[in-house]
Amino acid sequence: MGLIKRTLNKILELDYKYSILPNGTTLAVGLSGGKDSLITLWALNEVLRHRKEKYKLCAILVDQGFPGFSYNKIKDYLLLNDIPYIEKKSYIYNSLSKTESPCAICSHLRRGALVDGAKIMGATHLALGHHLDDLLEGIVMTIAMNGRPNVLVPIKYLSRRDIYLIRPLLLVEEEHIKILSKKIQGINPIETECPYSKDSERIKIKNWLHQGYNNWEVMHQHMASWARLLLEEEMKKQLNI
Ligand SMILES: Nc1ncnc2c1ncn2[C@@H]1O[C@H](COP(=O)(O)OP(=O)(O)OP(=O)(O)O)[C@@H](O)[C@H]1O
Repeated sequence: MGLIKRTLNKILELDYKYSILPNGTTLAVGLSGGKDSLITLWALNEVLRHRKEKYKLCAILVDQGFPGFSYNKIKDYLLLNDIPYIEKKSYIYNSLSKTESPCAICSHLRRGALVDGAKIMGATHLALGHHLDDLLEGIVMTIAMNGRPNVLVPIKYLSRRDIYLIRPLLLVEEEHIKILSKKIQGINPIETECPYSKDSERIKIKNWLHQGYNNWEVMHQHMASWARLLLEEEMKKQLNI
């Protein structure tokens, strides 16, 4: 089976198991301009355009104020593909130098801006571009830091804001997203140069895991099966079953 079909099937699997894309959904995709969120938007568009039910798809762009960053290329792509969007200016970057944990603060403020944008667009669901390797790295990192895993889930209801957070690519390998982002016409990711992300704990865990994957051929596959079990357990807790 080709990579495109395999990727779309993984989204359908999550929808079949956890109803991440119910009929009539207005979906807002958090679009950073990076490969993961661009492929999320593209893949959702592919899945939904084959369905008979009505769906609406839009994008939320959060300008975090990184020096030299511009969404212009992304806006051209959205206009060309007839996808409505909203740009939220949050200028998070300026406040980061005053804090000891810039990544945590950034992610918190960005999430708020994303949900605000999604609500303005009338979205019932906000999609993020997290993938299988984010799931693995998150599990290992939280075990290392806190002694217990924090597991990303494919769908979560945020009751305070009355919106569902979904992660359609959660079963898709990052390597496959990289290939798709080069293969699919019109997708031109922009790289965000965040000065804080270079020596983040996240990057250290990612590099360490990659050393392991290079040494042991089956390690990634075994870790992925284990992560899937944790994900299923987490979803059972969430659904009270
Ligand atoms: N500035 C932003 N504007 C809108 N959505 C964002 C922004 N930054 C991150 N997101 C959303 O949050 C997800 C996870 O953020 P993270 O910083 O981990 O991105 P990433 O793994 O580098 O993904 P990408 O390749 O899409 O940038 C992204 O995939 C995207 O859906």
